[in-house]
Amino acid sequence: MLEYKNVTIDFKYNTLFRNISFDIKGKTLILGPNGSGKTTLIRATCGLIKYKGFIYVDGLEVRKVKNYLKLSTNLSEVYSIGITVRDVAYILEEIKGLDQSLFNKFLKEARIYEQVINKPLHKLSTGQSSIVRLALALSSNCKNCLIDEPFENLDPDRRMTITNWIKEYFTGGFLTTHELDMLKKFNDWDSYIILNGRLYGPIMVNDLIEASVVEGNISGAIIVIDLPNGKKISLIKDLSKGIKLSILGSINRIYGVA
Ligand SMILES: Nc1ncnc2c1ncn2[C@@H]1O[C@H](COP(=O)(O)OP(=O)(O)OP(=O)(O)O)[C@@H](O)[C@H]1O
Repeated sequence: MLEYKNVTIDFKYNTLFRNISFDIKGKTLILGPNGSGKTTLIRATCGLIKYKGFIYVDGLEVRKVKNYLKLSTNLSEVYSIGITVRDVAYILEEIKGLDQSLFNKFLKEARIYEQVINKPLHKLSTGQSSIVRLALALSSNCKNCLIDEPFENLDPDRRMTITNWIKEYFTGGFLTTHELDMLKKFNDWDSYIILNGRLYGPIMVNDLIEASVVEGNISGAIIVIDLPNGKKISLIKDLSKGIKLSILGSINRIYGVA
């Protein structure tokens, strides 16, 4: 369970989120264009960057806890130690109860075990690193998993493989993506759309799959989103109007609707 209360994240020259509040109760997709703040949200939840307001993981405020074991992520900075993948897995087994046999099964299923197991993470290819970090996060025996853009840099076959892992082993938390093609795979999850410093939702993924995007503030819309250009777009449950959201391919294209 993740709770965000009046969270503001400022950088030197800009404010990314201003006073946002939302909860993540079950399995949730966070859909956002490039640069919308998906990774920053995970960093803040892991206590890696400063924020104002409060972030609670299972009721514990992130700034007040150190080494909370029921949280895992695929962010590379968490695994930047210069030891081999095998050693990272052993350390996580000691401190978090990582399931070695599940982790090894993941790597073998992705057909990368031999290539990666004795190398440090920073020596792996982008795709290999992405698979290893996801496998570490999913086998770490955690209630709250924060997975950032897991489908990037993977061929279709491995995308299918990791989608099956996530469906089976992701116990709760959120997964970020900009890829709307993935919606149908997670149709029983909740979702938020993150755009322009705000989170819109929660919305059942099933409702997003059946939603169209139309310009303007439409009464009865599932959500109305403010675009950076000052215009508004609405997600409505009427596929005879506008553009079907799920065929946009990437949520980056939502900017082009209005
Ligand atoms: N330390 C920082 N200092 C200044 N700006 C930052 C910092 N970290 C992130 N940003 C800015 O915050 C915005 C959100 O970045 P973030 O990486 O969280 O987005 P994202 O949704 O994960 O994007 P992508 O999918 O491209 O990785 C970007 O404009 C980024 O340049």
